[in-house]
Amino acid sequence: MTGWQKKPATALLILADGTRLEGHGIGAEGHAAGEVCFNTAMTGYQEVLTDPSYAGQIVTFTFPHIGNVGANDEDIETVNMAALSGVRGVVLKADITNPSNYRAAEKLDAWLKKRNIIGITGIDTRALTAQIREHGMPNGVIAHAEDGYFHDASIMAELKAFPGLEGLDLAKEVTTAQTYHWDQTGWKWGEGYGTLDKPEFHIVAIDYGAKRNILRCLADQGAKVTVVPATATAADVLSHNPDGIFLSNGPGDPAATGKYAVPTIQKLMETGKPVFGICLGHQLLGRALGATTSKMHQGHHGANHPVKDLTTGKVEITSMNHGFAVDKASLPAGVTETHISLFDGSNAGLSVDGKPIFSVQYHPEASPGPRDSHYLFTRFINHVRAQKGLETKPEFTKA
Ligand SMILES: NC(=O)CC[C@H](N)C(=O)O
Repeated sequence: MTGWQKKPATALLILADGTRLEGHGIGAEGHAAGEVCFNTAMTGYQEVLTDPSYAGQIVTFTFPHIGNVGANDEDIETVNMAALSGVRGVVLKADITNPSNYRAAEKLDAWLKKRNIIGITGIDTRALTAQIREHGMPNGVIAHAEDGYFHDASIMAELKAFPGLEGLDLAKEVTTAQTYHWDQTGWKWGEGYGTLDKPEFHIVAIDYGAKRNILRCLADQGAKVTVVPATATAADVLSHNPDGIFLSNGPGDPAATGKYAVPTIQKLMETGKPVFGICLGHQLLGRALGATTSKMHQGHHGANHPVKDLTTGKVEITSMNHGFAVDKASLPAGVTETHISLFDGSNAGLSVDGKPIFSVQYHPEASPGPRDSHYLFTRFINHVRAQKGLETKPEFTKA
């Protein structure tokens, strides 16, 4: 036995406070700057890595064995494939092992390369996570060097050039360039994804970086979805004659995207049509109602976040991915806080009194995560049903 041999470093992670962590390069070669956050989900790494809300961010997984079920071309949340929108980089503890799953089409390393995601393994992600909890989410750079010679000065220059997420409108980078229609439903065991035969409702979704499974969840409710770009005006949205309006998740600072999104949402609210927002959509709706948003310390990124529904007293285990939050104290009269995070009490949902307008900070579509909150899609479509004089359905949570 010669014992464990340390492999030479081929990648580096440098943080804004000067922390310098050596590891091994995976995925696409090169370098990437972004804000470093940690995600505590134990499964669903492909969905995390392709969630457009992660644009401008480097994700550290707290779960050490990422890649062990391989990768495929189905579990992808990016709709706008051309933009390859999603994380800038990924930080892992263990080396990627050979995949073991019947759905695996390739090794995660090759998949990352194909999607132009730069990664590093061999990092003490436990220590890095503790550091982020203590000091907040730092800007960082992952840089590869096959020969192990790192040019620290140019890496630091790249780090300094990254402006940080505050004040950044990233929705315009990941949104669809063109309006399109969506009718794919959710995945059924042994059948894959279906297609909606007879749409009963028409929802217009404003795409700030929409996740695919949100569109599927809306289609599951019987809705044909028309997806419009983030910069669509109220007139553009209304030209499609929607029964309801959906505000999607997305990356970046809601204050920046709000500059063009807020006036649109305000005009749309005047129509009296049902409005539902998720994550960035929630933050933008909050701002459109007059609330403020601010940057969080460590953010919420994981698939086991407890949320309390203040209207029923029930607790849901939810999927979360956000680094900004609606300031609850700023919610104006006539707007009710409907949900809170049980981790830190921060705002997790709102509704407009007496109107079919509501939103949540978390992810009822999961992907990855539990399905406790699927009932919110039924709640939204029930508002649509009520306006059309149709009978509403029981709020239903998929097992
Ligand atoms: N998932 C999202 O929509 C994220 C919203 C926003 N970019 C944030 O970080 O808070």
